[in-house]
Amino acid sequence: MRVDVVSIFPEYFAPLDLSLIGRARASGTLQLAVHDLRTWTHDVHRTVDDTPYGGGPGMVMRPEPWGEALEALAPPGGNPPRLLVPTPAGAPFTQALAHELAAEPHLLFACGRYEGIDQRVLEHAASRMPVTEVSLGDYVLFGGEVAVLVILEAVTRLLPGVLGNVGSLDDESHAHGLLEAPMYTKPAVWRGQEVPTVLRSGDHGKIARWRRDEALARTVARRPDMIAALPPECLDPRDRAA
Ligand SMILES: OB(O)c1ccc2cc[nH]c2c1
Repeated sequence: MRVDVVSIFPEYFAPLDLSLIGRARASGTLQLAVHDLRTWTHDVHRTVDDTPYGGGPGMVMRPEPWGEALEALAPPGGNPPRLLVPTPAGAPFTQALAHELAAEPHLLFACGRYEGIDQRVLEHAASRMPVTEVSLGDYVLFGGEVAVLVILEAVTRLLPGVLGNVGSLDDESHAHGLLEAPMYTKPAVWRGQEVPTVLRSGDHGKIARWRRDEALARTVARRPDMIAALPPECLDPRDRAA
């Protein structure tokens, strides 16, 4: 997978040289390039923002540098990337979207700052490539960079060969519409607290059932919205009686 990121703070992405993402880059699974938006400015002050039409606080990112940047990184006529634009006004970023993005050959991330990017940039880009405005949640950051780091980690870990233990993806939170069950390791008793006996029984059927019940109970308690979204067939008949 090829990933291009455009930002006025490229140094935000230094952490992408570390750990599993760093290894994915070294192995060639992930080809990542970070670009400074100011590369596509032509004035002595390398200006990327201006005052908003209609008034209001703050500044808006000018369309010209963005237009040139997106044309340089997604040249007309080539196979277009999918453009991802983090914004508080975007669609929710979910594990399902992470899986969708992990199947894309080329992702292009546009990191907004200030009050955001002139909307015409996204509208013009949409005439040439798929554009997804995406939000991490109902809160507001200083800009898109942190959101891109989160999205890139969620997507990269789904790429073949990145996670050493592929099984880790099977029962993690959101893998099957539920939160994951609690996990334990040695010692069997720690500060007077004992690991649930069933997990030390060796009965894999009972263990699987316990984990399923715990996952369901956690999800009901913490994320009832996820329960409402579960397809009926996901709920065991015994659970329906609950
Ligand atoms: O919260 B966010 O995901 C986010 C994304 C982009 C911009 C641009 C200016 N503030 C932003 C916030």
